Amino acid sequence: MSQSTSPEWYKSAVFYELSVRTFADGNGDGKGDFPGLTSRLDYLKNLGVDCLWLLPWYPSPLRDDGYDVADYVGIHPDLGTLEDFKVFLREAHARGLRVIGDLVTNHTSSDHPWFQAARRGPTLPDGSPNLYHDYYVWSGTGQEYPEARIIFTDTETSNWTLDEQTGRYYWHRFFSSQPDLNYDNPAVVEELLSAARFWLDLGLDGFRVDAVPYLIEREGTNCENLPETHAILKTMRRMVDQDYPGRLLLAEANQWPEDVAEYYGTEAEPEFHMCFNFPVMPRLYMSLKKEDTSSIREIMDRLPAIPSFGQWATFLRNHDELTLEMVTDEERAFMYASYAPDPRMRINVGIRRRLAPLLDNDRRRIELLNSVLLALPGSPILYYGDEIGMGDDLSLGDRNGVRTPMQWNAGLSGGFSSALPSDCFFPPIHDPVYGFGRVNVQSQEQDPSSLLRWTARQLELRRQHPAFAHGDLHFVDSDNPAILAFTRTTPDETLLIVSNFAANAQACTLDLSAHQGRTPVTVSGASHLPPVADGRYPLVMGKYDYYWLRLN
Ligand SMILES: OC[C@H]1O[C@H](O[C@H]2O[C@H](CO)[C@@H](O)[C@H](O)[C@H]2O)[C@H](O)[C@@H](O)[C@@H]1O
Ligand SMILES: [Ca+2]
Repeated sequence: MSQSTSPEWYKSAVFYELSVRTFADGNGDGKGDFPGLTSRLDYLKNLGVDCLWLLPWYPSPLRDDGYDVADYVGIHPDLGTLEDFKVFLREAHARGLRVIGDLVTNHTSSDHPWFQAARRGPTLPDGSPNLYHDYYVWSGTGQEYPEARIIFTDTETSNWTLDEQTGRYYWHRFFSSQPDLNYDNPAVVEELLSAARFWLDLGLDGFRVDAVPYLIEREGTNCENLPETHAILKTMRRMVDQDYPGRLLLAEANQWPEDVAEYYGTEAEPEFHMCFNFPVMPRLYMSLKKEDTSSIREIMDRLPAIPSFGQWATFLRNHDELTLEMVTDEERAFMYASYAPDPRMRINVGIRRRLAPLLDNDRRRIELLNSVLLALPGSPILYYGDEIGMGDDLSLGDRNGVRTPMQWNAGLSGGFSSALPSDCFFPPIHDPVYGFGRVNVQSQEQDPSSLLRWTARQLELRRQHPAFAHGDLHFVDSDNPAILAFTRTTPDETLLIVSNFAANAQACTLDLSAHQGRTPVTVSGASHLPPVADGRYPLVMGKYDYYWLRLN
């Protein structure tokens, strides 16, 4: 099956994020692996996604679920062998699916041989310089860069930790088990580029690049988004453009619109092809509880123009907490009160819950947010299990509650593994509402009205109308803040998306004066609405209703 050959394939792709460790276990040891994932590729193909984003698969002590890398050019032994990876990639490509990995640039694990070597101090016993010491960021006092915030606020009290062996402090923006690499050292840049090359040479289609704002530290700044950081990332892009054209770099920069847009670079000096739209994500949830969508429009209007090669990555949930870094203090308090009533649901600056439980397992709200996700500008990224409405497990620590095994069927361990649930890497969810006995792929495949079948249909409709991927965005004025309306326009078609974020039926009048004389028809072609006569278009919508319309 052929893939899109356009170098800008990512602009029309739907992405699917998954963890190999929790997706499917091929050898029955209770841990997901590449052979297991390979055996489930037909499922992903049939769902209608185009590109898989795999969470870190590298050897790691797993103190941050693999974001603590101990070897950039290996496979964690639990997940299989390099040969298993190659087979997986070949089989994915054979089905027309692309695959991107996760490049953890900012830091390594403290178990990484580089850090272990660095701990021998700046000078080796024979008096020669220890080149690895300079791979990391050290201090004699641990007092530098006081303006840099702490990101993992629930665990860390400082970005410096004393290394007993050297008697010096090392810098870390995340867990103390994740020492930051020193990007002022050109050897470090070379190491990371060479690691990226290793996977790109095997045919990988690109990377989501982790935690990019924090590469460089400078006194007197908050050590985020510095020009020197951008310069390094542009070097990475130059390598990709020169040697791997058509591969993708996607930036994880959890920043305000003006700062995140900088990660695209410019037409002349490009940086990333895609960046996550972190700012819009919490506002989708906030709009539901407030029954007021103005914050969505405001934040989308605030996104700066991006270079022609650029595309946003939109998402509702991922493997981390629902981050509340890109909201005001007042909005954060509102979000916690609305979506995290139990203190166990809160972690760091966010909420550690999955999509379905966040939305009270309300099918209408789940459909509504997904329909907006698929219609907003950007390439949507679905998080594994959300397409069947999986739940979370608050008894698991850190963010692991949203990383439980994929629920394939009602059998032992939900079809994830032939091992007993107690022997699985994380226990499969088995509660009466979200457990695998009730929520699983097999039963939803057989049920035409399931969330899974709905999701596949929406992806198919999205594919049939390229304006969802490529159309210009124009918000349509609505006299009812609960109703969000916008158009997506290409030279060939105009789509009108109308969504009711309220828990009750709502009436509104849309300003469609730019579209007088046209007739809104549902994108499936099934129903015609009254034509747009004088431009003022009255509409009544049921609770959490959404319309995907084409203006004929
Ligand atoms: O590798 C360290 C972490 O990097 C990513 O973190 C991001 O997630 C944080 C919340 O969990 C977020 O606040 C921060 O802005 C991000 O950089 C990665 O997605 C994490 O899983 C990982 O722990
Ligand atoms: Ca296994």
